[in-house]
Amino acid sequence: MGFGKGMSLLEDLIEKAGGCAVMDGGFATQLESHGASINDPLWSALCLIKDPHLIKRVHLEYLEAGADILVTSSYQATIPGFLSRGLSFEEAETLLKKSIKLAVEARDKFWDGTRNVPGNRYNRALVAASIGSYGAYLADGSEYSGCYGPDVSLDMLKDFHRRRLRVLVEAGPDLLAFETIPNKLEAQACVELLEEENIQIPSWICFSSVDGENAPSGESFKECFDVLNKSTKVNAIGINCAPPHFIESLLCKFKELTTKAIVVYPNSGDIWDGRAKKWKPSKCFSDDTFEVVAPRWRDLGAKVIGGCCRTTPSTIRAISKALKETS
Ligand SMILES: C[S+](C)CC[C@H](N)C(=O)O
Ligand SMILES: N[C@@H](CCS)C(=O)O
Ligand SMILES: [Zn+2]
Repeated sequence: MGFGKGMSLLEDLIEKAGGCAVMDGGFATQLESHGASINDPLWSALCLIKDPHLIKRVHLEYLEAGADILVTSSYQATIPGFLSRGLSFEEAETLLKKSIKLAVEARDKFWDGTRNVPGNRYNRALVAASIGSYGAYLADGSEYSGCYGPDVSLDMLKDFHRRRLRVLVEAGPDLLAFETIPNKLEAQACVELLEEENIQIPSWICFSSVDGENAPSGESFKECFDVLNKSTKVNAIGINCAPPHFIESLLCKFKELTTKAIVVYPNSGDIWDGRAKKWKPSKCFSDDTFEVVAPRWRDLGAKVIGGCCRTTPSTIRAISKALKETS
């Protein structure tokens, strides 16, 4: 399967789940469906300040829908982002830790209530700390363009990610989930950081894609994967927040480019307009379509399947049901 050392937690979960674990779905999407207002540079991380109870509620909804892995609310939670809102360094770090705490509390509460229920088909979920790309922090749509400009260097990206990574790891998640990485430089920064910080928990690095073939920067995945494949600190590679109709061919491509486990969690197919800060309807998959494609993705080699933006607990319920029925 291509997992490295220290992966038994994720490996065991995948095995218990019948060969393919189910992730949660769009986190910010579900916060918004409960009335959270996230049209803000902090995006969903604003809820860490304003609506932490909603964060826990959304985690519980995804667990109930069948998610084996929860991704935390830290996608756009960054120390500079919080500082720019007038919070102190300590307050910013406390909010990062809170994102892990809320997910762990939801997982433990749900597991305590279900583990002894006869016939339940739930697994004890794992908590993956979300680490959004630098582009997410910029809040200008650049996680879908990969254009960080000439002034952004490898060292600068490592500095951007370093402290947050440390704080999140100290808070005790089961996994690290780097999300919507749009170019080779940032992938390299993430890998070098995992090595330099000697991170001991499993991690995955997921790229976005806007053309269905390459990273958003236009760099080929072959180029991007070179550095990832060489590191034992990267346990899985994948695609997130790309349209679902790209997944089948990207999975086949990824299988040729890596022996690491593959994670896929596409968005619904809607397209993010970074200027207007709105989703534009496009070629969307319904939950029924996810139900059909999830077993295909598993059969093509995906080890973790879930949803990203604009997918909901009903999408995850459909994926979970389809995978269970066909395993
Ligand atoms: C995954 S995108 C929709 C997140 C929001 C974006 N980084 C922004 O702040 O505009
Ligand atoms: N984990 C984040 C990813 C955004 S692309 C979310 O689901 O909101
Ligand atoms: Zn997304």
